[in-house]
Amino acid sequence: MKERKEEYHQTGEGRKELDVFDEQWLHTERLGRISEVQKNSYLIRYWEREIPAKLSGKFYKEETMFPVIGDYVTFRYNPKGDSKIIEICERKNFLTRPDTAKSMKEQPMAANIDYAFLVMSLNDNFSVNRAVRYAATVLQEGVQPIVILTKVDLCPDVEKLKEQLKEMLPQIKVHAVSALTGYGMDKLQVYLQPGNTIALLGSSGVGKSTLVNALAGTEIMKTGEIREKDAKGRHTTTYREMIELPNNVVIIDTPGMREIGLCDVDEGIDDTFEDIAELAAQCRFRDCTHTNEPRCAVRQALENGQLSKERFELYRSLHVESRKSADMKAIAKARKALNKTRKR
Ligand SMILES: Nc1nc2c(ncn2[C@@H]2O[C@H](COP(=O)(O)OP(=O)(O)OP(=O)(O)O)[C@@H](O)[C@H]2O)c(=O)[nH]1
Ligand SMILES: [Zn+2]
Repeated sequence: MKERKEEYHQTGEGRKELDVFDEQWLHTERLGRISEVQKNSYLIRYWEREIPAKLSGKFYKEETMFPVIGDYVTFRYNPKGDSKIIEICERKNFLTRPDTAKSMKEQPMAANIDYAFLVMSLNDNFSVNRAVRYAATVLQEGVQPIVILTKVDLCPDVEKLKEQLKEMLPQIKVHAVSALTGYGMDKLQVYLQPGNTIALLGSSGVGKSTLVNALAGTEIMKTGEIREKDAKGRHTTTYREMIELPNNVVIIDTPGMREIGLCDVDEGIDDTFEDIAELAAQCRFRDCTHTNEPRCAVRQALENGQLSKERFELYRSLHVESRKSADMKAIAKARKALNKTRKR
């Protein structure tokens, strides 16, 4: 499959022609990007437009995956109503909902991400444990995590907290910023190359919208607002919003998250604690539990102080959690399959 990202971000001819109607449109496949998902309705971003679209019937017939925000899709344009989504292009990667342990199935939430900004505020949201969980979750999917600590202006102890993070996550970039004063914002420019897609992860209220507005230089996202209610009094929150900055950088805001359960993310945990995984590979026994086996490289590193006890304990407990949830998931899956065969 061709590199769809390159193709999509090219601003070639043939992309501006939607103003003059032509019968041919209905037969031409175009390449766009999903910018919003609402139940069965989608918005496709195409040459600075948002085109409403529905899925073609084959999505429902074959039990395939459905588009998520950030997906490149081919579609047939319909100027008089919903356009038709034909196919999802191969995903470079995708982030899944972090609460998959509870829902027991993997739910993609955003696709084709270059960087995941793990946003935590320095005043009340800072937690090393949370940062590690975020990092393992996104590394599992092959997405590069960048920790963004917001609201520097409210924290007298920035360097100390940054140091704590560095100790636990030595190979992950950490930036402390204040969208209010502008402190540290210039350091984020390296990630904002045209065509890049950045996913924001973080609890509600940590300052994601404020950050995006500061990066965009305009009030592009609403901040700190009370959610609107629809006619039936339900809260309508437009989740997973995709925003394009003036410099062609795409930002995907994922819904606020508090608890991050880890499920089946052992590779992500190993990527987060690369050095420990490397040490473990040097143990004499392949299935070393690093408790009492002879010639254990991990215990040796712990003893000579090369590896801190806290890091190892966290590494180990996260693996236990991840395996346990994965087992639960497998059991739930098996049960479901069994029920299905019984019904037949
Ligand atoms: N002091 C200070 N306050 C900030 C900063 N950034 C954001 N805030 C405030 O924090 C509150 C929440 O900011 P938002 O940007 O709405 O947070 P959010 O992460 O987008 O929240 P959700 O939309 O609920 O996910 C607002 O009142 C902001 O004014 C900062 O750098 N310094
Ligand atoms: Zn060992």
